[in-house]
Amino acid sequence: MKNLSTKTDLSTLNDKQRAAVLSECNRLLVLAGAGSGKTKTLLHKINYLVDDKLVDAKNILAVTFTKNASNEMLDRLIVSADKTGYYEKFINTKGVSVAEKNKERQSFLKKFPWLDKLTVKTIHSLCYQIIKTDGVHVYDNKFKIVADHKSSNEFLGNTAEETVGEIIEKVTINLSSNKPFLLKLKRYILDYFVDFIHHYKEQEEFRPESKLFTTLKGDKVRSKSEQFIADWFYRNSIDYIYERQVRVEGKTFHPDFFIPQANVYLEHISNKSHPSFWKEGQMKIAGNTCIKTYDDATHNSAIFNKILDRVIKGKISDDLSSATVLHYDEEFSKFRKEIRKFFREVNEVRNKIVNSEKPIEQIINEASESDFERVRMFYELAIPIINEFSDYCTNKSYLDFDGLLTKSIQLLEEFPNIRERYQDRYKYILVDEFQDVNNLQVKLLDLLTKTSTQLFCVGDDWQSIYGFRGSEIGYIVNFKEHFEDSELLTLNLNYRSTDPIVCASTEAIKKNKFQIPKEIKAVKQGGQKIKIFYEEQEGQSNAFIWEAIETHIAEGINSEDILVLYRRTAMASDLIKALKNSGHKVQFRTIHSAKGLEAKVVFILGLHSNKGGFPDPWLQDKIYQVIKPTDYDDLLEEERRLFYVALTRAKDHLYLISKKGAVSDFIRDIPDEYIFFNQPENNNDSNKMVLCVNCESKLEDHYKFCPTCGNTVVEEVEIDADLTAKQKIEEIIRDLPFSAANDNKQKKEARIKYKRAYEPWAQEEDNILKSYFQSFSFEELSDLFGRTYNSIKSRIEHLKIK
Ligand SMILES: Nc1ncnc2c1ncn2[C@@H]1O[C@H](COP(=O)(O)OP(=O)(O)OP(=O)(O)O)[C@@H](O)[C@H]1O
Repeated sequence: MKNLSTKTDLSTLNDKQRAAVLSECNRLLVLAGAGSGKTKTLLHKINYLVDDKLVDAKNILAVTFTKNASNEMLDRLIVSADKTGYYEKFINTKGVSVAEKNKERQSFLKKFPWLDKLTVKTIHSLCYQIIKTDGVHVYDNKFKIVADHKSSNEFLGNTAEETVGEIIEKVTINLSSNKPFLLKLKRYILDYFVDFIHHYKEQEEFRPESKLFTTLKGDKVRSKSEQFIADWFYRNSIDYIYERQVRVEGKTFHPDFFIPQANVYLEHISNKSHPSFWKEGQMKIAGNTCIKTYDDATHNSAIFNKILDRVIKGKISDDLSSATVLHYDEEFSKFRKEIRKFFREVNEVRNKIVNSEKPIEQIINEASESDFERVRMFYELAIPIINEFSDYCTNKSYLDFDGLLTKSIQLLEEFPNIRERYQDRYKYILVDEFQDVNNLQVKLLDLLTKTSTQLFCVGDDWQSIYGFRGSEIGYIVNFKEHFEDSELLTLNLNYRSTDPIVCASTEAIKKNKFQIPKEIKAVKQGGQKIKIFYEEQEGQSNAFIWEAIETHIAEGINSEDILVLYRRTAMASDLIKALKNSGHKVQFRTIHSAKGLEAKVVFILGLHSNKGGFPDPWLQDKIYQVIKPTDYDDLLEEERRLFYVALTRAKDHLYLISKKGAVSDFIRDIPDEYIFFNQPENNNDSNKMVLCVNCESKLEDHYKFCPTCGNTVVEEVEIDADLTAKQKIEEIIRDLPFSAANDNKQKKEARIKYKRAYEPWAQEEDNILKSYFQSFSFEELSDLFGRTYNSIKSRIEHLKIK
C-alpha cells in the first residue's frame, strides 16, 4: 500500500484512511471514531478523484451540515492547492473578520478553476440552488427564505422580513376573528400556562381591604374562592359585576357576583359567610335567580372549575359568551410570555410533522383520541394554525428550511428528467457527519443517487446528538440495510487525544445498546489521567477551575486552547462571572455547539446526579409523543453520546466537574484506571487548610483565593484530621498572638470567627436565628435549638449588632 504511486500525496494517511480514499465501492460508509481523521480522509478523497481518477470537479458534490463545516472544507482544500502557503497563513491570522475571510475564499476559489467547479454545500444550500434553478415547476422560484431568527442564516440576502414566529402570530390573530377559536385559545392559555394562579389554595383565604386578590381580568376581590370564580368567568368570557348592590323591600345586600346578560346572581358560601337563609328568601321574593357555590370544593382548582362548569353553565344560555366582544390583543396583552411559549410549541409540532413518517391525518386522528383534554385541545388549535401558516407562506412565496427540502424532494420525484439531470451531474456524492441525517435528507440523497453514483459517507454513530431535532441515528447504524451493496470501513486510530482520554471515552460509550461496536486506539500513548473534581460547597469548583487554568497558562498553553463545556448554558453562568476578572479568555461552549472542535485542555461542567445535572434526559411533552413517542432509554443513550462528544474534544488534559455525594452515573462508567486519584477532595488526611480572612470560609489548602467572596487573602492553618471541630478551634486560638489586655475578649471573638468557618451548620443556624428571633422568645429558641438560654441570648445579641 505504502508504495502506491498516486499523484495525490496519500503518505500522510494511515492504511484504513488510504483504503477509504482508494475504495471503488459505490455505497461506502467510513465509520470513524472521534479524532480519527474522517474530514481529512474525505478531503483526500476529493483530491484523489480529481488528480488521479481525472474526475471533472463539477461531477463532485460534498455535503456538510453547517455553513462553518463547508467553509472549513473549502479552506482546507484551498490550503492544499495553494503551494505558496499564503492562504494557510491568511486564515490562521488573528483578527481577520468573517467577511474578509469570505471575500478571500471566493477570490482563491477563482484562482483554482477545479475548486470553483466543485460543489461544497450544506444540504439546505444545495436545495436552495435546486429550487432556484428548476423549482419553477413546483414553486415560485423568486421565493424568500423564512427563518426562525432574522440574523442567523446563510441566505441573509434573500430572507423574508418576517420570522416564523411572527407569521404564526399573524395567522393566529386572523383565526381569532372566529370567536369559538379565540375562546378555545384563551381557555387553553389560561388553563395550561397561567395555571399557577389556580393551584391549591393558599392558606390565607380572606385578606384585608388593602390586600385584595387580583383576578385575571384585573379587578380586586375579597377572597381566594371569589378569585377562582371571577377567573372562571374570565376564562369563559362571561361578563360579571362584583358585589352589585340589590335592594329588596327597602333592605340592601351584595351578592358576590351578578351576570347581567343572564340576570343571574352568584353567592359563594364560605365557612365565614353569615347564614344565608334570609338572603336567599329575599332574593326569591325579588324573583332573582341565585346560584350557590360552596367553599369545600375550592381546595382543588380543577374540581372547582368542573363544578362551576356544571352549576353555572346549566343556569345560563350556552352562547352567552358570544355576546361579549373579544379581541386577540386585549385577551393576551397580559399573557405575552405564555402565548409566545404556545407559538413555540406549535412551531415545534409543525417541524416534527414535516419530518415525520406518519401521515398528518393519522396524527390528527390520534390527537383527537387522546385521553387528555390538553393534548386534544392543543391539536384543535395547532392544526388550523399550521395549515394557515402554510397557506400564508405559499401566498407570499416564502420557504422555510424544511420547505427547501420538501420542495426539492417533490421536484425530483415528480420530474424524472430533472432528477436524471442532477444524477448525471453528481457522479460522486460525499457526505460528512452522516450520523446527523434526518428522514428528508436521506430521501433527497436517495433521489440524487443512481446505481452508478459513488456515495461516500463519513460519520460516527457515537457522535449522533441531534435526535431531539429529528436526526435518525438508525441510518448510520443500519447503513447496510438502507443502502444495497454497501460496505463499511472503520477508522480506529485516534490522533487527537491521549490514551486515557481515548480509553475512557470508548469505555463510557460502550454502555449504549444502539451503536456499532468499535475498538478505538490512541496514537498518543501515555498522557495525564482524567481529573475529577468533587465539589462540596457551592462555588468551590469555580476556584478549582480558575487554579487549573492559571497552571496550564503558566505551563505555556494558550488560553484559546482551553475549552469549557456544559450540557446547558445555565451550568456555566457562575463560572463565566467568576472568570471574568481572571483576564484569561477561554472558550465556553455547550456540548452541542462544540462538535468538531478540539482543545488541549477541556473542562466538562455539571456532571452531577442532582436535578439539572448531566445526564438529565427529559421525556418530551405529551403533545409531541403523538407524532413520535420518545423512550427514556433512547434519550439516555443520546445523553451518553453527548458525553462522548464532550470527552473527545480534549487533546491532553480533561477535567470533569462533579459534586460530592451526587456523582453522575457517567463518571461512574469510567474505569478507575483512567482517573487521576490524588485529588484535592481526597486529601481529607491533609493537615493543612486555609481560611478566607474576609468571609471565613474553609478552603482546600491549595486555594489562593476564596470562591465564596472572591477575596484573595487567605490564611494557612495546620489541622490535625483526628481532632473535632471544637478541638481544632481551641488549638488555633492557643497559637494566636493575643495582646495581654484584651486576651479574653479577643479569644472569644476568635472562637466565634473560627466556629463559623469550621462548622458549616453554625452558619445555617445563624440564618435561622436571624429569621426567628423576632417571633420567638429566648426560652422557645433555646428549646428549639437545644442550647442554653444564655448562649442563645448572646448569639442573638451578636447577630443584631452585626
Ligand atoms: N493519518 C494521520 N496522521 C496524523 N494526523 C492525523 C491523521 N489523520 C488525522 N490526523 C489528525 O487528527 C486530528 C483529527 O482529525 P479530524 O478533525 O479530521 O478528525 P474527525 O474524525 O473529523 O474528528 P471529530 O469527529 O472528533 O470531530 C486532526 O488534527 C488531524 O490532522
